[in-house]
Amino acid sequence: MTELRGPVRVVGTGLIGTSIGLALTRLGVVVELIDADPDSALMAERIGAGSRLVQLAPQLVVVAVPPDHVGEVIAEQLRQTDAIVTDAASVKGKPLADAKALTDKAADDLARYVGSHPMAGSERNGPLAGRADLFDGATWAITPHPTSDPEAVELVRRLAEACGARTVELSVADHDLAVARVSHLPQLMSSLAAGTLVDAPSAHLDLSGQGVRDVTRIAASDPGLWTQIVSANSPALSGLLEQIRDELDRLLIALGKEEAADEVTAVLRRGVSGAVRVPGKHGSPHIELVSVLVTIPDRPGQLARLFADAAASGANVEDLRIDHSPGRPVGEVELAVKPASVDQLVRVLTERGWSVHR
Ligand SMILES: NC(=O)C1=CN([C@@H]2O[C@H](COP(=O)(O)OP(=O)(O)OC[C@H]3O[C@@H](n4cnc5c(N)ncnc54)[C@H](O)[C@@H]3O)[C@@H](O)[C@H]2O)C=CC1
Ligand SMILES: O=C(O)C(=O)Cc1ccc(O)cc1
Repeated sequence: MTELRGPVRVVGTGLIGTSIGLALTRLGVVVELIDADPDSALMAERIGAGSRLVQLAPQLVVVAVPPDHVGEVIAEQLRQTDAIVTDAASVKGKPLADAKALTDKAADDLARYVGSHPMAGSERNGPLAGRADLFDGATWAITPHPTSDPEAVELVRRLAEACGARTVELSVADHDLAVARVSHLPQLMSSLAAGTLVDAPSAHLDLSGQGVRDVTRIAASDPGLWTQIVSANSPALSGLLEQIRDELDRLLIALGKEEAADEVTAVLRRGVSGAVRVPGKHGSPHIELVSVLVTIPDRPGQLARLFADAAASGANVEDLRIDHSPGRPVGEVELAVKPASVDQLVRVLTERGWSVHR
């Protein structure tokens, strides 16, 4: 059996590399930290993600640098070490092709390389955004190529599990199509929607509610990193963007005409059907939840009181959203619970003085 013993060398100590370092260090695995930017490696070391000086040769190298540089760093690490090498890049085809082009004894050396991709992150970057629990309960894709050594695949699986993730194995091409759908297209749609707000008068922005916050959250992501991700995955993304363009064209042609309502309804209905297919928390299949809306005074301690009262009803809060409307002395908390818990939750909260609606 292939055990993850370490040392693990992390190249690129930004958000992802530092989070991997923190997760492994908490298990006692020795982690070596390398970054092209000495301040980044120093910062990662200071927050406990590993050490910049490790004498022992690595068992595993994790390349967590931006996608444009992943292929060259993989090839370099295969050349410099006897270790198994993986990477965390958000796209898998281009790094593999780049590494192949730069590896001399291609088949031999590349057997020690297996791509992977933790499906967790944030719109922040750099070592200070790193967290030991970033991957807890997340999905981590493992993407062997045809000449990957099965032992290398197993070790990368151990890495993902050690970081608290559950693994899914798929081919490089399948992975890139999947992330185009569930990650790269949503990023572009979020950026496009947020872009229309740049010149909006502040009086318009004052009307913002949770919907626009939800849709624009990931628009805050690093443009430098995402330019590389989108460019590297352009073949898979192009097909999806064409599909959206065709639907927008149909919508634009219909708007203002009699058939507009049908076209709008069709777009919205398709959206409902797609949204329910997004898996729920902990990677479990989508579960039917009911929302209960509670008005909450904007004062310290109110959330704690609400949670205590919700717990007293016996309901498990499956999801939570807080809406602070600008300039209002109250906020609104949306508690999502299983249908069986709703009546009891509403009854207990109402009895305890909360203003509740469904
Ligand atoms: N940001 C996210 O939410 C996620 C990112 N990823 C992938 O993880 C990788 C890293 O992303 P982040 O940690 O967000 O980026 P980041 O910007 O936080 O960190 C990248 C680090 O790599 C270093 N670096 C750049 N070129 C280097 C080189 N040639 N050698 C050594 N170090 C180098 C930079 O100095 C920086 O410290 C990317 O490939 C990205 O696609 C994967 C999952 C989620
Ligand atoms: O912030 C979010 O919701 C994300 O989905 C983060 C993310 C960004 C890039 C990836 O390659 C994987 C995950």
